[in-house]
Amino acid sequence: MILTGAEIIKEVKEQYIFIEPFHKENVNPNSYNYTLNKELIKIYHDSITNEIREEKLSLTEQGYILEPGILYLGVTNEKIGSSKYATSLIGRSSVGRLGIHLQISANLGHTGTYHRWTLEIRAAKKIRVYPNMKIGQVSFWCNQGQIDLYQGVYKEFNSPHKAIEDKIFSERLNKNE
Ligand SMILES: O=c1ccn([C@H]2C[C@H](O)[C@@H](COP(=O)(O)OP(=O)(O)OP(=O)(O)O)O2)c(=O)[nH]1
Repeated sequence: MILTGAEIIKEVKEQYIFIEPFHKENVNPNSYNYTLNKELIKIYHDSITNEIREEKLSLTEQGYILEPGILYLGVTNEKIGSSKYATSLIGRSSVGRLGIHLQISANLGHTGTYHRWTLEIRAAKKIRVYPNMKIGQVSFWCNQGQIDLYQGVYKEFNSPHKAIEDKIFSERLNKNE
């Protein structure tokens, strides 16, 4: 079962879903719109040295033109996760129509993870993106069965509110509700 917008709001209030920062106007009938952070990593093939290179970019208000054939690693401004639901990170139809992919293949967020999401961005054609634009959406799904803790690379997360969030989050997780 997928959560409705009203249920997402309720579960954020109850602290079973964490979205930080959270703005009610970003809630959709079955999802929440996340925004693009200004930091991007451009991964490209350097044809002179024949090497794969990484370049750190910081988007300004003027935006930045994505080029086709290049992988950009972006990140959401929002820290998103849940101790109760599985999360799925998808694009928005309006952004998809502009030719922007936000995923290479994996859209699943495990229950028990809470972090800024990595976006694997590709452009089908040249397209300008802006920092803080509403670029995609996340939805939340009910689990069936025992929840085993995720042990992957996002296990350690960073947050200015880390101590408090850690506490609430692990309490919720331990209750396994
Ligand atoms: O586009 C994505 C897809 C997933 N995730 C995060 C959420 C998820 O909970 C975690 C792990 O996803 P997955 O199990 O697919 O990755 P893995 O390669 O199997 O393990 P890991 O990356 O944790 O080592 O990665 C993102 O940030 N962005």
